[in-house]
Amino acid sequence: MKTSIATVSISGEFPEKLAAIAAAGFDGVEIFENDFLAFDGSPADVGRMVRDHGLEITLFQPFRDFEGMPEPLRSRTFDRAERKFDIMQQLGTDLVLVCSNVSPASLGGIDRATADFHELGDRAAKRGLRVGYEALAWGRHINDHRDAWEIVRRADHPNIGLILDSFHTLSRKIDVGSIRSIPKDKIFIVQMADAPLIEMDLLYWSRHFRNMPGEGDLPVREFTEAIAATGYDGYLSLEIFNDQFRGGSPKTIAADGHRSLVYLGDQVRRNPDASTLTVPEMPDRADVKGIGFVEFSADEKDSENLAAILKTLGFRKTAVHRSKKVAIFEQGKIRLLLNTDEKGFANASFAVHGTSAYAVALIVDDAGAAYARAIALGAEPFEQLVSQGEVQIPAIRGVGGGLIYFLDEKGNLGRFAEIDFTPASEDADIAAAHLAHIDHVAQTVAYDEMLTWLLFYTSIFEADKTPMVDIIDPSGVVRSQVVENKSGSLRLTLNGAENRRTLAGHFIAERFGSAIQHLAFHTEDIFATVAALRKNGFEPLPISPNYYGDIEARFGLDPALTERLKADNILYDRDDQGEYFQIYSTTFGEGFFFEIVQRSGYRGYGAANAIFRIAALKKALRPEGLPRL
Ligand SMILES: O=C(O)c1ccc(O)c(O)c1
Ligand SMILES: [Mg+2]
Repeated sequence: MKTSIATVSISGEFPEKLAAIAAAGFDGVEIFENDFLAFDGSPADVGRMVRDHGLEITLFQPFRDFEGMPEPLRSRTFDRAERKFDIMQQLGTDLVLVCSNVSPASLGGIDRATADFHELGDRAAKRGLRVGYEALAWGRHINDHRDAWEIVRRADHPNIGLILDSFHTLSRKIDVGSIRSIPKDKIFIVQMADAPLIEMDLLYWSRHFRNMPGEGDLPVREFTEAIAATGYDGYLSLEIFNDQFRGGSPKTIAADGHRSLVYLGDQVRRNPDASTLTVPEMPDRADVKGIGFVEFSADEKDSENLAAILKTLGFRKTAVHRSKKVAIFEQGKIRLLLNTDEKGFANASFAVHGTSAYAVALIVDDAGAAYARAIALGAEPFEQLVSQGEVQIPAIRGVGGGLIYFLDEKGNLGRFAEIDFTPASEDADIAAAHLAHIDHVAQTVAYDEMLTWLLFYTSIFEADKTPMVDIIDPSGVVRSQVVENKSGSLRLTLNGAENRRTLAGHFIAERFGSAIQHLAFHTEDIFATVAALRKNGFEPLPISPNYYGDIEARFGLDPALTERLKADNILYDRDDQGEYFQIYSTTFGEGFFFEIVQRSGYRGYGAANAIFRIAALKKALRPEGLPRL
């Protein structure tokens, strides 16, 4: 398997696109005619630029409205084709994509189309060129790859082949089993795209909402398995029409694209039925068993304030680092690290972002294997500064510039806290608040980065994404999607902010980038927790009293329970599996906060309560309201 991407998938000017595509590790590039027409250089210049980047031109496209034309249009389409052939020879590519005719002037009839392709094949053969036929999902007569294949089969010409495009096949829910019997030599190239499931016109869906394999909801893996079952082992070429990507960062979109194909190849490789695809081996997706620690970077003053809040939450300082200014606060299985060191990445992160939860350690079966997989998928490695005898924890840079550490229970990694830290036993007077483990880590990201984060997490970790949920903030909508594993030992919520007047948008604008905005701790007994928090002087987020009348009516709650919830500012939700209780802290800094939850079977995250707690959090952050920018 080789990787390619169409120039239309990336934003920027032509040279910028090529540089990003090459840097991301692709082998080839599809030249979209409009990108080429908008560029000043000659076709030969373009060909040279592509090859100078170490890339191959996989094809030139699209050639439209070719087959089935009545005369005199028919003669004209052949003249047009000859002109394109001239350009292809100067570019240095031998393959052109002909997409099925959408013209009202075109005539149907499989024999007519077959004859047209046979003649085109003869003309292409004279120049040593090849023609691939693709069925557009909205083609006038041909809109199904099975019909396109029938025409190619009947044309029976070595220079005429089929081009399959996952979007056109999957958007029409065409059985991918029909691909398996196509001879691999007749598949000239395979184009790949995913898309979110949205009910809309096929053409509009295709031109605006395609995304990278794994970012959407189409069964792209099954499609690729069918391709691999033919024995095809050529290019998988991304062709992504997406409004957001057109305005995005060329580097990020290209890197996401390459990651999506490597991940797709890895999934298909694991199916013995489809193992003809040659793809690099890598360890399995890492199964996350829990959160090893969350590390904050802070200066002395913020660190004191944060430590004071942690104490009200029932955390005790249990250890200090031997050589760095780092302290561990613990409760149950939760470990929070406070880093105020003046050197190293934590300090650099503090200088840019201020106090923040900038690193997360994930406990996996084999940290080395998880790290190797992340690197194979294009993650950036990170090495922390360590002194002699201290533990080097394998780490990568997260999408937003934070860090992800990999811990396992083997050897020194399992004992890093004993090796690098000395015990401290302060805070004996603090009442333990029954917080057992981290329920979820909530990251706030810019909306247009969400797909990048989702692909990053789901490709590296054994986890899946849930459908997108709209969270209503009084000043706008925040889109929320969760990455979680089956057991619930990994739960990451991603909140994508579109404007900076929402609580989430304000947070990332003020701290200059995406980050963890809140941590949710799990308790088995919310009322016992509340009692301990009260003893410790915890300040809960005040919830509007009006909320409680509504939930009492909505869920048919016992009024005595409603009174209890109201007295303690506890939010409530329920699904068909169980109940959910939530308490929030007020905000720290520019909108960071803590949450405590009790979930019994419940699978969600209290989305229905979000509007109430966001309004309350915003009031706590700035009683006068966030500035209108
Ligand atoms: O939207 C289009 O017209 C179009 C053109 C060429 C393709 O390969 C394709 O998949 C779609
Ligand atoms: Mg296509």
